[in-house]
Amino acid sequence: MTTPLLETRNLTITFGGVIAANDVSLKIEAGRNLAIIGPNGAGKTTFLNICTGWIKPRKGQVLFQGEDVTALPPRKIVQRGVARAFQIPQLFTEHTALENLLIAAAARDGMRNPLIDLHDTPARDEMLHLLEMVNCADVAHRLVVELSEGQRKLIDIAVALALKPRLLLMDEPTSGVASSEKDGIMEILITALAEAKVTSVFVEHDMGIVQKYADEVAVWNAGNVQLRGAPAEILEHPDVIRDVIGEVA
Ligand SMILES: Nc1ncnc2c1ncn2[C@@H]1O[C@H](COP(=O)(O)OP(=O)(O)OP(=O)(O)O)[C@@H](O)[C@H]1O
Repeated sequence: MTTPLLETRNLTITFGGVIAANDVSLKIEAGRNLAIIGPNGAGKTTFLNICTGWIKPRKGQVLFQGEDVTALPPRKIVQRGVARAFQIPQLFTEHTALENLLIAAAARDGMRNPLIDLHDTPARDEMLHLLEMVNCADVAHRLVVELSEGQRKLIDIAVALALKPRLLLMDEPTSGVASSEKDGIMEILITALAEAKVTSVFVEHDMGIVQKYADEVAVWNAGNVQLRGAPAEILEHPDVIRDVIGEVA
């Protein structure tokens, strides 16, 4: 049997009286994009936060490629190959798109000299290629503050890819983007991840996006996985229609 890319065992955490993770055990296989859906407050973001080391569980384990990473700080988990993208892109808005990637590459390569010329580093071509992969080569030299939200989302993904992850965890990759742009952004994103051989887990509230881009769906409820399966099967499940999609079954 092959080792899962990511495995969690009995993850549990409470905030006051709220059980945000309630004995969560699941396995994520390489090469299968998993969407996480569920009602507000179900614990979806908490799950991503635990897997990336931002929150430590009261109980349970996170294994990445078979290694127990539960106790590691977030930066060590990134070094192992787990990257994260947030609902709001985490970029240096007064720098250009390319500089944002060069800064990520410098951090990845352990370059700590603040006087170094970022544009004169071996990673420059690689970073330009990443911008091409997310269809943003034409804005490489523009300040991030001048770009659209959709472009910022894509550059944020390129920054994550600069860290050479094997797994990318994303919180609502298309939130804040006009609905007419969502599909285009997901197409670019999923294609770039496939080219970079990165598996994704993404929290998503837009069921059209889930249907089209997820290989598998996990439904969160009250801090645990309630259901898991293929998008077509999960999105037609009466419990999902009632609790997540919000229509009367
Ligand atoms: N740091 C925290 N301190 C206190 N309570 C928290 C903290 N993080 C999460 N919670 C609570 O834990 C529960 C799960 O939150 P979480 O953000 O994981 O849910 P979610 O499924 O991602 O929700 P949404 O879809 O609204 O983003 C919520 O009741 C939330 O208020």
